[in-house]
Amino acid sequence: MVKTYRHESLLGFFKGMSFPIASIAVVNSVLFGVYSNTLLALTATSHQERRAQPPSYTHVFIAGCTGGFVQVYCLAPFDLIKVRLQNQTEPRARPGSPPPRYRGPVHCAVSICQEEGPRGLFRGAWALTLRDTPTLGIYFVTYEWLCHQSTPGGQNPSSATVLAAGGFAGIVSWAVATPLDVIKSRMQMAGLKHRVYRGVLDCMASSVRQEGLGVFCRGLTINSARAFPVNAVTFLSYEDLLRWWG
Ligand SMILES: CN(C)C(=N)NCCC[C@H](N)C(=O)O
Repeated sequence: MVKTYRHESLLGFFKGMSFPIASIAVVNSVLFGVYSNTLLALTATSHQERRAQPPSYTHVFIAGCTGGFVQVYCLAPFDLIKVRLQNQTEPRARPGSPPPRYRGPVHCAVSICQEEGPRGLFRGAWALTLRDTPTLGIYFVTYEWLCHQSTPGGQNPSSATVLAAGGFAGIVSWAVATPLDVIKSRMQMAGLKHRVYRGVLDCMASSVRQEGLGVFCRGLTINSARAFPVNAVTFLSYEDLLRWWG
């Protein structure tokens, strides 16, 4: 944090923020929409009926994995642009200094298409699929299990329970996701740095060879610290919106 602040000022912390904001609503509605509808297809119970007739954890896991798998294809281009912009660490342009490689998210998307072809926008999508498919199954199972443990049978969980269960589900899922998150980000940067990996396994092997097993924990603390508030609010919004409109 200190280095980022010294090198890039407060603005450095907001690098690559506009695209995630634009994409988060779409990505989350695809994720939660596919999850809910898959659960509806598997259990034939609506969201309202689910507290009285809770779905099995196997059904929750399958629905979560399906949501995770489908949302990857909305998330991949936005995530790639975010990673590329966040890794651009030149200080803000000063008069006379060379312009940064990417001038913003749109310029970044256009440059990737020109330099790497439209498929370049999906660089790292396979690693993202491996990261998100099982992880989102675990995410929803953790959330449902924690709500179930802290709520008397048949009742809706309180807002405090939803916030705590959502926050812990976020931490657990990011703890599971972080090793593949590291690999995914390296593969997304590969096109830029002309460092070519032959695939996910090659990227894993060469990262471990150069930096040891600790490489898989890079960013774990910051991912977990961020995960609690983000996912607490995400689940509270999901539950409340379905209660009002469902
Ligand atoms: C570990 N992963 C990938 C997840 N839990 N993903 C789902 C929630 C993502 C949420 N917007 C967040 O950024 O935490």
